[in-house]
Amino acid sequence: MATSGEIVLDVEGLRMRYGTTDVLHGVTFGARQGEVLALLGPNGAGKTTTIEIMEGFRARSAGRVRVLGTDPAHGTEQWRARLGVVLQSWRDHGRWRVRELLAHLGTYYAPYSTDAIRRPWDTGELLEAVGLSEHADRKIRTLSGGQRRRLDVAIGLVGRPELLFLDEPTAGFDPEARHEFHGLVQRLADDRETTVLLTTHDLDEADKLADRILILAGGRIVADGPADDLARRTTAADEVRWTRDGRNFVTSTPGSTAFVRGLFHAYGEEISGLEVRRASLEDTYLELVRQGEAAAREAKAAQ
Ligand SMILES: Nc1ncnc2c1ncn2[C@@H]1O[C@H](COP(=O)(O)OP(=O)(O)OP(=O)(O)O)[C@@H](O)[C@H]1O
Repeated sequence: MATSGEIVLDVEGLRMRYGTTDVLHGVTFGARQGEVLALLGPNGAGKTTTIEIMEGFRARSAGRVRVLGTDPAHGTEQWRARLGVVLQSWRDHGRWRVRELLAHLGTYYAPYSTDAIRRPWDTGELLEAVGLSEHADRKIRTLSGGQRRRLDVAIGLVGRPELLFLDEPTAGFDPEARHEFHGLVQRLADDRETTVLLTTHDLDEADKLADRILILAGGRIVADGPADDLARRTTAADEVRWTRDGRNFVTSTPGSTAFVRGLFHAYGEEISGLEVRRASLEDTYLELVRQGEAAAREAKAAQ
């Protein structure tokens, strides 16, 4: 959607082995500045591993990885200051107050301020952006789970990152907090500068936020594209329901628009109660994961 063209993430043939277990077999994908990518995949697929390698927190077994033009295995402090990381949860500093902690962490980013990107993010504005203004003077250990998660997000943003990694950012959010968080990511994406890579198990969230969806299954990226394009790649069909002469009909078709046109052409005014249910991202996701895992099993058996 909002891209300026510069390649921010470049991953090719990434492999990761823990002991004797290969988790990533050859992961390849890229991202351009301003894109929002959602990395989906079943539990244990290797999403966190992939993100940790890109963050420079984990050494890879093989493959090429460039993040903001740098190999994360050799990232400098200056490089790290351009990244934002939201981990599973910030457990330390329970006695600190929210505002104090953000102001304190912000000081680490001040030396990396540039004319183009003023660092850190002003504490008051950041609290407002993540919806924590009214809790700014509370001690961290007194925050609810959802408020703590907002703080995690604020910590990831305090250095005004060019690339933001969000690992399951809305786990534990209530619907309102989730809605507000989605607005925040969309605002970040709208500025055309921040690239976002998030992992989630919430397919509606991925559909809503991401320009591109990546599905990791069987150790590989088995799908990479906008949600609508992925739906077209699978056999998942749309469901069309209608009523004619008092009888209910239902059919599955991959081309619902053409089908409905034909239906009206044939029966016109006789048709009522028309409903079209598009193949959902969930249908597509389940189908692609099944195919990806089956291919990995076959490859293993063939070895
Ligand atoms: N430090 C480690 N040592 C050994 N195995 C590990 C280690 N970290 C992760 N694994 C294994 O690697 C696989 C991928 O784990 P990872 O956490 O990357 O998956 P994930 O896709 O993020 O899963 P989830 O959706 O459950 O968070 C899992 O089978 C996990 O048990």
